[in-house]
Amino acid sequence: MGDFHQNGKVATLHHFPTASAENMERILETYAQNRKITLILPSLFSELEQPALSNILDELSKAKFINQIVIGLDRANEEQYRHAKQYFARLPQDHVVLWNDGPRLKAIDERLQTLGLSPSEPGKGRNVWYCMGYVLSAKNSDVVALHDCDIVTYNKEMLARLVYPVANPNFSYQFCKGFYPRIADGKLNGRVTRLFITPLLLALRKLIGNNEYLEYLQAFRYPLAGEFAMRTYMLPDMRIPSDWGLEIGVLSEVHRNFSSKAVCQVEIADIYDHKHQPLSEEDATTGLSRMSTDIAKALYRKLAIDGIIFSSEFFRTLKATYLRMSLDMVETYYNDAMMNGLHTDRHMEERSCELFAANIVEAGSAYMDNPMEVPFIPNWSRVSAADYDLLLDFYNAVKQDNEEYGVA
Ligand SMILES: O=C(O)[C@H](O)COP(=O)(O)O
Repeated sequence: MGDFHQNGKVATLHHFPTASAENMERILETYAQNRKITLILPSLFSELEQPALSNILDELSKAKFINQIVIGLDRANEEQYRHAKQYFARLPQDHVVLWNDGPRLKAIDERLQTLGLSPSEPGKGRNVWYCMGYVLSAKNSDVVALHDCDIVTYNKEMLARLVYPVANPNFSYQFCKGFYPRIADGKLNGRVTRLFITPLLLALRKLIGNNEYLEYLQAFRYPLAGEFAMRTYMLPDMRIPSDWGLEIGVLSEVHRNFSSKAVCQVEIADIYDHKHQPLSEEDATTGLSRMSTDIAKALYRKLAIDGIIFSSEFFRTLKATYLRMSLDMVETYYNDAMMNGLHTDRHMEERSCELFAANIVEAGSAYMDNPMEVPFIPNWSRVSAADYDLLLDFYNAVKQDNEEYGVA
């Protein structure tokens, strides 16, 4: 909630206090009769034990504008899958739960491995990719939305605002990204967005100069938001990373395939909180440290496709430029927080910047050692070209799992 600023690159749809959630949901229900709306929920079994997901289901149960819900379940054994089927049974919408670790979907994955097309690494991107495949195989949706399962401040209005721009047949948007401030417990959160992505994009612009792709990424108020919606026909051409590069990967694919006129961002909440991961200074394979490296690699790969040539000198300069810019921002965020009765821990913020700066170089050398190692998954068009029956077999496997282990 705030200004009505536009950046001239990506249309920004704000949340003014005049908005009526009830009206919007009523209108959406009529749109959803012709443009069927599917929601994808990538979930870890452990999230079923948290109160956040329970509240999300309470809210979704009242969201009449959603036609179908596709839940991708990771890290669940048989007993846990059965439990998940019960857990999600209270959703009134048509829904399926993909048992990604079950024998049927593993067999599908092995078939993809034989073709050299399996998503290499486990992670959120892989889970989302399989859910996208299911949506394509089911052939019953026109709009697909996605959000995380750890949102503590969730309400159905967020989802309504996220899908509205692509569900409204009078709008020309094909893709919509959510934005909001991440604030909780008197603190500014969103550490990777504020302290890593924002200054990194500025530093890259400074070194590379005018670059249409970087300008596009900079236009997003929350480029790492896990909430986005798009027209379903876009899914077959999406080539996304299997790891934390997912959000940047999706924005990049949309940029490659569509005019920026088809893209918008929408303010979906006045406040947003979710599960926080540790910074993980000791272990680079997890937490925000891992997240920043995955994101940097995805960015480098996309810039290379855009014709940018990298060298170790480039990454060393980028590190220095980034560090200066991020430290300047630490102060700006502190001031912004203070004026709003909030707080930031300047010492921890500076330590985060130092860690992210080191990861910029780490990701750079990993990228140069093996540029093809960045885990982008082949798109579903390619899978269908390689194995025409796979999508249908995948669809049947999901259906069978849901029937066999479903609620009696
Ligand atoms: O959005 C982000 O920057 C990351 O997901 C980290 O978020 P957090 O600082 O709110 O945990």
